Amino acid sequence: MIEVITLGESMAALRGQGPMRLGGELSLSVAGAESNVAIGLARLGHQVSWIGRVGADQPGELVTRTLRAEGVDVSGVAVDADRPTGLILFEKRVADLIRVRYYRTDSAGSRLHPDDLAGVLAGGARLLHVTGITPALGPGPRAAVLAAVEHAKAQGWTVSLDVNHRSLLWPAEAAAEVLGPLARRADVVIASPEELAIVEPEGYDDLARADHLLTAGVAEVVVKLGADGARVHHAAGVEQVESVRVPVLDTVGAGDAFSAGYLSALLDGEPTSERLRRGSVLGAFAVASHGDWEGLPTREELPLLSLEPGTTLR
Ligand SMILES: Nc1ncnc2c1ncn2[C@@H]1O[C@H](COP(=O)(O)OP(=O)(O)OP(=O)(O)O)[C@@H](O)[C@H]1O
Ligand SMILES: O=C(O)C(=O)C[C@H](O)[C@H](O)CO
Repeated sequence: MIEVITLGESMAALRGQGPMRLGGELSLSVAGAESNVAIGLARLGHQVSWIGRVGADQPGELVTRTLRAEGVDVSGVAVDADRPTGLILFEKRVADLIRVRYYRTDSAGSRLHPDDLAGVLAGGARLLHVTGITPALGPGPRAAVLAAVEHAKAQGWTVSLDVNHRSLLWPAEAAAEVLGPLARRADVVIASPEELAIVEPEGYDDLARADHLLTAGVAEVVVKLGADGARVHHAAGVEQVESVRVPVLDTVGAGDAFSAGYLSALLDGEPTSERLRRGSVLGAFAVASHGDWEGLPTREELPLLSLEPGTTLR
């Protein structure tokens, strides 16, 4: 039985270890905020379905095959014969400064349509996870997200939204018009402080902005603070967790990893303190390993980061 449904665009991802204009080696993998969360949850043993469109091409097969191999249900993946799978380039300038370029305009993923959701939604779930990236991709993906959220609300599922503002896709003002109302339909809103100000511009600090969202019906407002940790604002007050100290290799994907950890603990019925803790453990795994999702832990591996640095397990 599927516990979590998520939807969005996943792309072929090329990663270099320096300025791309110099040439050199690139590694090929898969990236996409929602599929990163799906993989993170699947590794922790949750049943997750990812819905999206890929092209009838090798990058599309890479996306589907990777998700299937990670134990994510891909029965809702549609193949669009007329458009290519999108591409993302990650150019690492230094360890924690990465430049992103998208080649996704008019991609198969940007043609996602509400009709693509019917089969998977009909199977039921406990949680729907969406991000602010999908509505930026075009009218079809936007309508798909809104339809999925309304379906989830009508069924009484928990809805989580990671605001994930991508300024290469749309400016903050355009994002605010769509994501502000969307955030108010979510039970859990996950955002950086800057993204919180996009979905709730009124208020002089995070506390005031989070309070407005709680008053509007959101149950948990989670603020990610990078290496400074994360906070949750909810009816009982504010709780904070420190980040887990690790060597930083590649920061992209930390937010998705955090969301996967947070939502995993929520699905397990754990209190908010444990949701924050598991989120920060997954965020640390993400920054300490290459790639968006490759280094994320299985459930058995969750305690690994509490071992002494430099430990060899024999
Ligand atoms: N340098 C770090 N060391 C340890 N943990 C980190 C570090 N950076 C981030 N994290 C963990 O990951 C979580 C999410 O990171 P961050 O706030 O950078 O998300 P984000 O900006 O959404 O990331 P991205 O968009 O790159 O995926 C943090 O709350 C923290 O728990
Ligand atoms: O930026 C996007 O649209 C992505 O989904 C690609 C990456 O996987 C993402 O930036 C990490 O959250």
